Amino acid sequence: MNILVFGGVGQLGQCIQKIAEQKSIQGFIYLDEKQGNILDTDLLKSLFQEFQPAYVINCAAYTAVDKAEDEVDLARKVNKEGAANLAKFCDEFDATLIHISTDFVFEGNVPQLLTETDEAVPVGIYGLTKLEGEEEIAKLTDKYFTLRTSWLYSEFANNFVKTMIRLGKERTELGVIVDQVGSPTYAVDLASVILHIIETKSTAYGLYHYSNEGVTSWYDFAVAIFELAGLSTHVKPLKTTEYPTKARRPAFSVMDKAKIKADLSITIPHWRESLKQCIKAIELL
Ligand SMILES: NC(=O)C1=CN([C@@H]2O[C@H](COP(=O)(O)OP(=O)(O)OC[C@H]3O[C@@H](n4cnc5c(N)ncnc54)[C@H](OP(=O)(O)O)[C@@H]3O)[C@@H](O)[C@H]2O)C=CC1
Ligand SMILES: Cc1cn([C@H]2C[C@H](O)[C@@H](COP(=O)(O)OP(=O)(O)O[C@H]3O[C@@H](C)C(=O)[C@@H](O)[C@H]3O)O2)c(=O)[nH]c1=O
Repeated sequence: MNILVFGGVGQLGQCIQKIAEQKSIQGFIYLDEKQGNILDTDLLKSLFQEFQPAYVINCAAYTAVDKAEDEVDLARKVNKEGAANLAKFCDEFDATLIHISTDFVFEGNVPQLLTETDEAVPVGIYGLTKLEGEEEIAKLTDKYFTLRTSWLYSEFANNFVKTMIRLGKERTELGVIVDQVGSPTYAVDLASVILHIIETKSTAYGLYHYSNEGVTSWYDFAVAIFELAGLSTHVKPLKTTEYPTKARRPAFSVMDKAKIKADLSITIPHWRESLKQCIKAIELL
């Protein structure tokens, strides 16, 4: 059984590789942007023809939240058209598509748990183009899992945890936003869920919310990172208005995970436990 992983060298792609190796699951083909550009339909066709994949995992995305505000066309191409290209080929070649989306599809102006049936109203270009990608997939193929996740971090690539550890070693004080609340997600845990879908041959297709358990602010998350990493950096709580960014971000984007827990029979680790695992893995690098 072949499993094509697009965006295979990004953060989540590397986490999938880690878990697949740990579990000795064969058949994964990890494609970087050159080997598997999701905008190149000729290339995609030849990959589908050659590998006849049972599963396609789409970890490829335009993820630069602020830059997306200036690069709307590119963000839309990758996040919408790229997702649509994969969905079309999955449908044609009868492959199951596992796609990743984001909490940033929500406006997040009400402190209320977000379910899969809640209306998505993105506040920035990144979230908007990711929502467009989700919609294309739902239109173009039946055998898909779209997993919306939030605040991904890991020992791989660039993410908030690694940024905090780097800045924490350079500075004695850091200002971090306290009025944006969500659920951090260890990308290795998300990778385990993706592999669980494949291993159990689940046919519970559809849209799902997945993050680690628990709720926090970026500020409290940063404090926990420094504590666990043994750094004495002082963290100053900032309001969103005190840390201006090009893109707006949701103030509250905590997702309800009841559907994924029930349909896939999984238990989800708390973010603090997973953060400990990640910090240990970073220390071993
Ligand atoms: N990071 C986060 O906090 C969150 C991420 N997500 C979603 O999770 C998924 C995985 O994210 P993550 O692993 O963190 O992201 P990364 O940015 O680490 O990885 C994305 C990968 O996609 C590649 N890529 C970009 N354009 C193309 C293209 N046209 N064809 C093929 N590959 C391409 C990038 O290559 P290159 O770097 O060379 O451009 C990069 O390797 C994404 O769908 C993202 O939207 C959801 C919630 C939170
Ligand atoms: C580096 C830094 C960030 N921040 C704030 C800015 C922002 O509101 C928050 C997180 O910043 P980052 O730029 O690391 O993360 P950001 O790119 O906003 O993260 C998002 O990425 C996309 C891809 C997603 O899908 C989302 O789920 C989410 O994880 O922390 C500070 O307050 N102080 C700092 O020193």
